[in-house]
Amino acid sequence: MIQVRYSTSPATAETATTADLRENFLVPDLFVSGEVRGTYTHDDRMVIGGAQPGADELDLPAWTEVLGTDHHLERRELGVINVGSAGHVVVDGEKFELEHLDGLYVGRGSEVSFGGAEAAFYFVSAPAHATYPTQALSHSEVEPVSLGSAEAANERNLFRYAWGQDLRTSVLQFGVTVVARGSVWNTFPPHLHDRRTEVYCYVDLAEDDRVFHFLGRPGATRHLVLRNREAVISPPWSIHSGAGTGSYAFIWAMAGENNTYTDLSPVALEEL
Ligand SMILES: O=C(O)C(=O)C[C@H](O)C(=O)CO
Repeated sequence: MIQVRYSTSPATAETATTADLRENFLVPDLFVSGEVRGTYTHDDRMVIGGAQPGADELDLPAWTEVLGTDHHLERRELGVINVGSAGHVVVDGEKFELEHLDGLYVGRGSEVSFGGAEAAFYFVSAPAHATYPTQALSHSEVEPVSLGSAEAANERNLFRYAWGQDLRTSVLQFGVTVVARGSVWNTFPPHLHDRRTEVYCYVDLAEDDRVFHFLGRPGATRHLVLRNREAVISPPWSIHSGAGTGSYAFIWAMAGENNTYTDLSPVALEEL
């Protein structure tokens, strides 16, 4: 099952009702046992998906009616992160075992399937102009970048899996940020990157916790309330930042004009 989201203008967000905001930017219900679900956004043509295999192995769907190709990765590359318990991803017959928060980059042209009774795979694909090697990304082997401070309630570790450096990709960047216990804020102070779309998927929240996710142009922010394993689309004109009511992590993924992680503009707090 795949849904389609069209691009939105900044003015849309400024005047939208809560229901409109949720319809345009929120990606809920990605994880259903025995299914692969996806949302295609016209913003940089990213596909945001969830695969929860349950008892059977599941193939990454072609979704030909939306992507217009016979195979999902015919003209795309893929980033996968396991947000559930241990599972595996098979790429062109090769099996990769993924623990919780382990990732996998899959290059253009490959066939992919997902397995693991308790696993839940979050994935993002984006158009690719070249084919780069598939690579497993073990969470425990990625050196995190420490950001923020306990005093500012924004202490967190940024695990960069694909960020335009060692691992080569066409346009896709992705990783995991884990917010420290006692801190609530992510990506604060915020920033913009006019040449890329970003998608966040909040994970590891308790059932009754929520994240207040901020979006919009700096001087006209709005918010969405997200629960565990829900994703949110951040168009190039929007800040993307959140505050949680309990501990959480989130998967961030970007695609666009380049894959230069530092091609971003910080937003001063007085601009909000
Ligand atoms: O906590 C953070 O700060 C992030 O995770 C930042 C994201 O990587 C991001 O927004 C990149 O544009």
